[in-house]
Amino acid sequence: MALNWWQEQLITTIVCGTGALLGYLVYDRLLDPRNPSTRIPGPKLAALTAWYATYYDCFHKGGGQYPFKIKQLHDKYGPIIRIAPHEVHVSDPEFLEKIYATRNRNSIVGDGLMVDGSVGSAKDFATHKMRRDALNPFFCHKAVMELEPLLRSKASQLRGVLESYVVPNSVLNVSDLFFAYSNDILRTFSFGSEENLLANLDEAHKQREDLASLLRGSNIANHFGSLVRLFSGLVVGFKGPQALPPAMRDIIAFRSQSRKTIEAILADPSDNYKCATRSVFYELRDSPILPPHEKSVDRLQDEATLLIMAGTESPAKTLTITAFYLAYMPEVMHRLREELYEARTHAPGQKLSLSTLLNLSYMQAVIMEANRLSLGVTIRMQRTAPSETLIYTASYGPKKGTAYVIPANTPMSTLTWCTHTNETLFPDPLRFDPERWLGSGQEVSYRKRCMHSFGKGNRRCLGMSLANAEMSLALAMLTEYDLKLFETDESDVSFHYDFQVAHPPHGSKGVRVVVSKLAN
Ligand code: HEM
Repeated sequence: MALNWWQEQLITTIVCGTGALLGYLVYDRLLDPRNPSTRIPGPKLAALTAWYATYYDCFHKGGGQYPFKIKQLHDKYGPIIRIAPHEVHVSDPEFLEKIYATRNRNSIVGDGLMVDGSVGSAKDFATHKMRRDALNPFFCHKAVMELEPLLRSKASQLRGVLESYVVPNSVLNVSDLFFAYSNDILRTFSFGSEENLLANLDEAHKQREDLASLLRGSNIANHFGSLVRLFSGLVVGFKGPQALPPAMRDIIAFRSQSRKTIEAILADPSDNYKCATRSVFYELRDSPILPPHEKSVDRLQDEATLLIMAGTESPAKTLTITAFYLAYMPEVMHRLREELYEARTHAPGQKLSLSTLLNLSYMQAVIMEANRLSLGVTIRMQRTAPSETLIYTASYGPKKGTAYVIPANTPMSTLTWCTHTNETLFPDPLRFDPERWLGSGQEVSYRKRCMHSFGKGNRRCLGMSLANAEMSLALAMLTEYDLKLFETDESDVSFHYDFQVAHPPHGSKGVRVVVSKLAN
């Protein structure tokens, strides 16, 4: 069929327009000698289009695969690579301090979780600092030590659950157990209410699955946030919330429950419902640091959602990994018991205090090793230096010795997957080996400096001290029982998908154990 004049003009315009745009992009992103990023190694396609990252984050093998690809790219191109047109990844422990100095966060932990008003989602330095300053007093080491009674009562309850499973034919899902434990602590501390998910492990299982399902969608939400919001808004608008997938409905219910609690706290000036424990949101309500608009229900609801999700998922994951290896490697359990036994001989008849547990070198080494293998946050924790140009000199690889310019405002990151599995730092990196953290030699202190499961710099984890305290108390309880793995293997605690945090293969039921009394 012959084309008419208008059709010919239209096709010519489209072809020429596309060609010109492509030509411009190729020149701008790959060839322009004035753009220092063009000299940074990496696949041309990644430098040309952000769809390369989107493909590995969202679609390849079900998504969450970019960390694995990035590691392969480093093997080929060396320590610095361009992983998107305006993004750089560096796999060199020596450069960590530079990237994670006091910086701005670019794409952020909170983005995929849709908690725009939270501390984790604050993009600019000043807003982040204000929110962080308001929260810091509750999560610093001293404040956490004062929480010992709350933590201890939850740890005793955890022991009660372990004890209740010392019956024939019963299998305990410790992934659910630790989810409930961390969640109870965070919610009680946040809202001042008495939370008790530990009493209902079926509900804990459901909530754990809901959170996993939300996290599985987080890469899509990161890349297509506006579309996801628009689409779910339309679904809810036209068909009502019941048309959403069950996990999403549960998350919405969880958010609205937090909202109601926050509304009640804001409307409770006489503190009628405040329990004895210090509670974060009562104190944020009265915080002199936050201006009134930072105390809105919407903002505090986002803050609560991030605190509870981050404060539940990560400690629960580390504890689950620990429990797995205590059952899988009896020699680790044995050594831990010996250390606790020895500590008790110094304080006969007394419970070991939290500060004693935090000073037990082997116990802390076990926790460090579980944190290393948990990888903390697996997404790219990107930082930007808004007005500083950084220079990186390749320390290995085909271009060793070459200096590269990272222009100001370029998002840059180092994945924990790259550092924590660096063979030079951690020989045989996938092996669980607490010994790596013992001693005070230079090698061990360098390792400690490089480890970044809690992040680094001004945006590092807020809950680090709390996490270490609750993990130490739970671990002491675990050693009082024998644990035998039930239909669980190493894949259940391994890294297969990057959905903000490490996810095991689909279908993993979590770590399940048979619990028995400790044989004397
Ligand atoms: C083993 C336990 C934990 C691990 C491995 C962990 C890991 C991390 C990491 C890596 C970051 C930094 C993300 C970034 O740099 O972009 C982070 C941030 C954060 N974490 Fe944790 N976390 C843990 C426990 C907790 C707990 C118990 C809480 C409860 C309060 C918490 C609350 C937060 C918050 C609010 C942020 C954002 C901080 C900010 O942007 O200033 N985390 N966490």
